Amino acid sequence: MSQEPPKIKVEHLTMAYGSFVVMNDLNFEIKKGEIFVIMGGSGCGKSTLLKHLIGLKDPAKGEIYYDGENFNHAEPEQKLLMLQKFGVLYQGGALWSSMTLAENVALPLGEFTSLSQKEIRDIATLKLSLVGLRGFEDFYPSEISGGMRKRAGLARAMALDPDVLFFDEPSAGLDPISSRRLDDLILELRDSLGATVVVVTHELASIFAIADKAIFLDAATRTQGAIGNPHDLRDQTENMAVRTFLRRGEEEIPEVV
Ligand SMILES: Nc1ncnc2c1ncn2[C@@H]1O[C@H](COP(=O)(O)OP(=O)(O)OP(=O)(O)O)[C@@H](O)[C@H]1O
Repeated sequence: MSQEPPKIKVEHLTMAYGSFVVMNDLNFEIKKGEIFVIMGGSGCGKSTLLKHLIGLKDPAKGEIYYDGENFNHAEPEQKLLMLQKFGVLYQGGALWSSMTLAENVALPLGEFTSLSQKEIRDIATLKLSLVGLRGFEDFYPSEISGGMRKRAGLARAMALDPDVLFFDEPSAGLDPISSRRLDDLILELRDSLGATVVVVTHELASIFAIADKAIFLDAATRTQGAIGNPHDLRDQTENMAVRTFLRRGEEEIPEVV
């Protein structure tokens, strides 16, 4: 019986800026529909790994596969098709301030599809309603809260019905309640759309709330510390750096659900 390849497979990935090696020999797989968290302390290489996964940076060594296909060695046309299946939510939400929320969400649809203006507007309205922003289509980013801006950014990331959604520090700058709502939304969207989700974060509450699987990038050893479900890692891993990170530096298990 043929087995479906993992959605994402990373093999012997070494990441570097010139001669400065950020991480050596990363190896992991992400299954379709999984929420995968990239975690670790400040400066360990989380954003750099995200950049490799979305094609903004090439590996110094190693390979990245999507659905069994080599991403870095794909022909340009093939690579473009692969890139169109990604939805990315950058740290600041990165909305255009001079455009309404509907116009922001419509932007990738206008660029990459041949849909009519009416169809584009309908899809923008639908995507905004999926993130709880029905009725806010004609608002400008400056007229809504930080949490709402993140959700609008998410609606835009979902405009082209991506297979894989990437989030760079989604809770950065949000208060704990908005952050929790965003976590709930990420879980809901994964369940309803079946998308695979990759999240960069160092927020413990988010890690425990959303991750099926997490990788710890260890800045001290410059390679992956451990990989697995964060609850299991917190309780069972022998790796002290991972344990300390997930226990917030304390021997007692922190009160997070
Ligand atoms: N463009 C660059 N050129 C050279 N070095 C870089 C560049 N971008 C990042 N670095 C270095 O690579 C390392 C990893 O950076 P990266 O931003 O990936 O870490 P991070 O884990 O995402 O950090 P943070 O949690 O603080 O955002 C750091 O030492 C950083 O200084």
